[in-house]
Amino acid sequence: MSKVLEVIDLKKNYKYFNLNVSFSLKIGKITGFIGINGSGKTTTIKSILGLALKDSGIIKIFGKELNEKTEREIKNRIGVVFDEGYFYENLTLKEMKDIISPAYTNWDESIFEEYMKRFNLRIDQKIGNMSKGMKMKYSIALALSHEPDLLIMDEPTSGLDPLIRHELMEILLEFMKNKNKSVFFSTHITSDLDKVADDLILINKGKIVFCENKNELLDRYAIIKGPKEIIDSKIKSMFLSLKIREKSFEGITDEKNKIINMLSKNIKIEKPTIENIMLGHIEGDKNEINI
Ligand SMILES: Nc1ncnc2c1ncn2[C@@H]1O[C@H](COP(=O)(O)OP(=O)(O)OP(=O)(O)O)[C@@H](O)[C@H]1O
Repeated sequence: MSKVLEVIDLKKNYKYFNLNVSFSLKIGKITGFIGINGSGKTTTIKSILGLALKDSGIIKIFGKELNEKTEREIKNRIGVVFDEGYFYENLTLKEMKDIISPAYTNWDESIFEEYMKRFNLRIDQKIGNMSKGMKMKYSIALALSHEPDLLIMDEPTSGLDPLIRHELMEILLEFMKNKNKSVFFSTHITSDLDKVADDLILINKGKIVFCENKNELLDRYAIIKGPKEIIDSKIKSMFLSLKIREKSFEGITDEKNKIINMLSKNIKIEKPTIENIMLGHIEGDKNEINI
């Protein structure tokens, strides 16, 4: 089995939002789950974990559907980190850990203690007195202390300073040294994924836009700039989003090679970032922009 997670036709309807997604995650890979605010990342993750009741669809984790029989076995193999820690603010780190750890048959107290030392966290400190970064580190210590095979993180880096975000990326890479581990990491801060992600899934308005290897994706897309007069309707249709200025244009395309062949002269080709690609798809939804 090469898939750690399979999501098939997952549907979840809220009054003003409909989620309808299918995708899978490969074992041994870090998959970034990207999308702007409100695109459906948290709803997807909560549905996968059974924290939000899905309307329909099949979710297989480690090849099995989550139900009463499989729940303990599957949850023993998953570590979860949420943006908003689901902790009681008036408890100490030890008291909260004592509530969470019995849920895992393979909880390893020595791993937890190691992380507490590494992160400079005091076990007798109250959760409510910790900074956002400290809470995230505590969350990671809890998520990794039962040696999960799949780490699911929902916006773990939002609101954190670059140093702590860098530390988190290091921890992920360390975790991935074991080839059987996998990470599913949702974020709208795409720069965090530049270094660590193997695969990327873009969600927009509750639908998957792409699910692809990061390097292949970055290779296929390009930012193209040039003089306005060489743009015609055929070329226009090959851009995801296009900004047309008085004399020039700038656009992002996933048909780099075709455009280069058609417009060999006078154009400048630049490598896009993950953020450029994400915004290209989202702005593309809103037609071309004339500046
Ligand atoms: N319990 C709920 N009841 C009604 N609507 C909801 C509920 N939870 C989420 N939504 C709506 O579903 C949409 C998707 O929200 P979701 O939190 O999944 O997005 P997200 O991509 O995680 O966004 P963010 O990056 O801001 O966390 C939003 O429009 C939100 O208002």
